[in-house]
Amino acid sequence: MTPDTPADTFSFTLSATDGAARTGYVSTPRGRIRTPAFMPVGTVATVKGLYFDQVRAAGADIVLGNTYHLMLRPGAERVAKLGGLHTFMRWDGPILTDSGGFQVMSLSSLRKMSEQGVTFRSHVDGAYHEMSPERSVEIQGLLGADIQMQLDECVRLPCTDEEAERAMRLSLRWAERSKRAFETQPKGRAIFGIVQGGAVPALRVESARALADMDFPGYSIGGLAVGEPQEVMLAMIETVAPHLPTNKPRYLMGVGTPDDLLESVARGIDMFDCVMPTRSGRHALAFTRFGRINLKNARHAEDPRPLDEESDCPALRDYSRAYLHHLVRCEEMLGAMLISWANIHYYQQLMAGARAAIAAGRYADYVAQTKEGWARGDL
Ligand SMILES: CNc1nc2c(CC[C@H]3O[C@H](OC)[C@H](OC)[C@@H](OC)[C@@H]3OC)c3nc(N)[nH]c(=O)c3cc2[nH]1
Repeated sequence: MTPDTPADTFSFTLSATDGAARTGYVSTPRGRIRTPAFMPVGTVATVKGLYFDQVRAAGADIVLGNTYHLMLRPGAERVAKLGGLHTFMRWDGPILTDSGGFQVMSLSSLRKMSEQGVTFRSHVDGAYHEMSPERSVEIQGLLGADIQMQLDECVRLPCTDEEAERAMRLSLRWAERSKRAFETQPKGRAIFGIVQGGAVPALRVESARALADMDFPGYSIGGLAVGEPQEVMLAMIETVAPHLPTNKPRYLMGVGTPDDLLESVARGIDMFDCVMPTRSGRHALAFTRFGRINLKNARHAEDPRPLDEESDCPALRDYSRAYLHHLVRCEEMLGAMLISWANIHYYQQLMAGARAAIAAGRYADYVAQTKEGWARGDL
């Protein structure tokens, strides 16, 4: 957490730019978020396998909570009765929540979409739920999220232009309703509009301009990292960014690999979230300065070296690859915990390096040097 002048409002400060890359910070009543920022995903009120003091020590200023999962279990009203998500999970920094629409479309069964919203059956207990823009904002408010998302419809790619247009226009109508419902929430919280439009440039531009006219405090780029190739994702960022206000944060949802992050920062993205670091940690895949290391591989069985002896993260610096390989082979939970910890730290360190490089006007060199390190590996 950076030294904070406690802000009672939400704001974004741009400190430096290098080409289209930007560095700065988002101010919230619960602290500052240094950008570019990677936001660890805390799906059901936990960053899987880590204590929150490890998340903080790794350099994370903000974590995510998941509206869909938490509304089903333990329930938004119950979390509110227990003091809200910050108290519940003992994280006193900013929290961002998604609106739940994406999860409904990807996790629940028997769902019906309409202008009003989406009704669906819980994947937990089969109970019926109604998710409207108003209910989504109410839930995020009950959780106490500092940064909230409009309810939107995210279409999978590839999709027809008609499908992309229909979902983009519905999302714009839901943006208006979400923003209006948000007005009753305490000062200092923010709601982001979400740019949709599939892989159709004209639809993307129309969505971005319409949301910019609604004057949101921040903007998410949605509808990406849904199966499209990286070049399509990057092309859509290049299409959208020039139509978003430069003095508001831009959040690319669900992204991504270390390479995705560096390339998206270069195109003007400020905030990211992805399950990759922790999900990969549970599958024995470590992200390091030397590229990806799969600890399942027998070549590590007698390797006494840690993942990265120069790191200041104990998970990267203090445990031999042989030990991590052993834990993975024995399916010991400490294996998943240590590799998840290492990955969360690596992602934070990658963004810290990006912030410093942008401030020094040498972001292109930073990207080239980082990629060389990945390619060189650690033979
Ligand atoms: C992976 N590619 C990916 N994820 C997209 C998420 C979900 C982000 C969500 O992705 C997980 O939920 C499933 C995370 O939980 C596991 C959530 O963190 C709590 C995270 O919430 C911000 C999108 N959310 C909305 N509302 N709209 C989108 O267009 C969108 C696009 C995404 N692409």
